[in-house]
Amino acid sequence: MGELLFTGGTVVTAEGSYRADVLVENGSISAVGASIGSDGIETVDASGLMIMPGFIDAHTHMDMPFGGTMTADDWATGTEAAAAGGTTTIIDFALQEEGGTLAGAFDAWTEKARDRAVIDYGFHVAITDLRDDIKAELPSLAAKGVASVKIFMAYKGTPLYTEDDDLFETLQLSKDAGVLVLVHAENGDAIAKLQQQALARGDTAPKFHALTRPEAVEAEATNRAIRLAEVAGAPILVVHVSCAPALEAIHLAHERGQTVYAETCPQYFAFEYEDLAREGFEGAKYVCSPPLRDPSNRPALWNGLKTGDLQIFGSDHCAFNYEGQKELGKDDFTLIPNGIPGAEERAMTLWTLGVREGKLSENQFVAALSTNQARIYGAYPRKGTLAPGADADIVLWDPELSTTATVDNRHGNVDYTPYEGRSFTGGPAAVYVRGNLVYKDGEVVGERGSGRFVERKFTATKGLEVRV
Ligand SMILES: NC(=O)NCCC(=O)O
Ligand SMILES: [Zn+2]
Ligand SMILES: [Zn+2]
Repeated sequence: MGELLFTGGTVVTAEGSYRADVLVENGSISAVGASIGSDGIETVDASGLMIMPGFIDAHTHMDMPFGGTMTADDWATGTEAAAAGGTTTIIDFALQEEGGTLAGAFDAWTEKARDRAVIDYGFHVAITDLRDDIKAELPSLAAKGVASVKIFMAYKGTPLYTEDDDLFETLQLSKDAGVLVLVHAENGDAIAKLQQQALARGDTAPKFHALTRPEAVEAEATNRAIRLAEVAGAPILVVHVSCAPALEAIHLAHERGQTVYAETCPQYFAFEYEDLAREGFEGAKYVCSPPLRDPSNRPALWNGLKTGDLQIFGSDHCAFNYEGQKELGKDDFTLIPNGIPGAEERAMTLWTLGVREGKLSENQFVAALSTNQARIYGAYPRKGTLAPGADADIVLWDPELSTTATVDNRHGNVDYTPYEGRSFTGGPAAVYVRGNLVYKDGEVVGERGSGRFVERKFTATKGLEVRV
């Protein structure tokens, strides 16, 4: 691969914004500056556009078994949807199978991704069964380039659910193994009891998904996980924070100086509890966990993103078709597969509702979507920045691009979009992975199988130091 020069645009990084050209050589950035000579070099005119580091989505579920079915997007369609949203790397959850090993999860996910991904990728391994041999195996993950594991405190009654003793020991072991522990923080016991009681009353509709997972069960589990991490002396990351009381637990940990990272997601800004209460069974299209909340939580979440209590914005893309999949829960909300698509809409949502509304700066936008993700998950500075030496993962962002989401113009493999009819201002005009064009003007042009595995290495920074 030769040279490529991006000219005339405004470079926007987590640190600042300035007019500069960006030179790419052999898939890496080789120079960023005001006057790079263009003689004999292929140029890309970025006039009127922002040149940003490729976005990283460290929360996706591609081709994953869940709720008695498989997610609708595989690694081809799922990464195409992500690319169409400006994402150049995903970090997906490789599930340890019942009776299986961590290496087995890694190998299975490698098989799923290898010939399909159009963008780069890494894996978190979700530990579902902390047997003695798994405890012994855990330290080998770092050598495979896996810098993070996940524990589910929710979904009691499924193989994912993990008790506190195993969460605590995972925190202890991971600290020594140089691996970051991610938690899905909701109180699985309380939810299971509330669900039983709801069904016994005949409350079977989708809205009871939210009513049996109140904010306090998320706040309680968030605080419990953080305190267990404190006892273990380990860093921790709380995924998909949905509400103010859970964020409060994170904020208090930061006040104490504890290393706690935290993510929030587009669905908690774009949708709300009322969407679950839509006519008929429509609410099933909005079932995800933690559930959609009352909009009164949003000011706190915006403030968390602004101050750095929440450092990252991931999609939690976990897509199921309405027909045949969401419908599994027609008579019982507990059987609706949990999750919604959002990889394509993640950045557009944050720009439209956040940057354009004056809640975040363009630099905070890049931090939450790219730089903080790379730093926390151990891919920086290869990913997450436009500095010389970094992979040439580049988004040409059009701050005025006007689009409206419909199921027909989505790039994933889902029979509906929760964003149907939603208009965005701001979106990617073109997206490059290691200097290769993968998306332009509405069309994914990247080759399936061209994505590469990204080896990551976790180095804990104090939670407060990643504040932007
Ligand atoms: N979030 C959700 O509803 N589904 C995906 C699995 C998870 O992240 O909990
Ligand atoms: Zn989760
Ligand atoms: Zn998830």
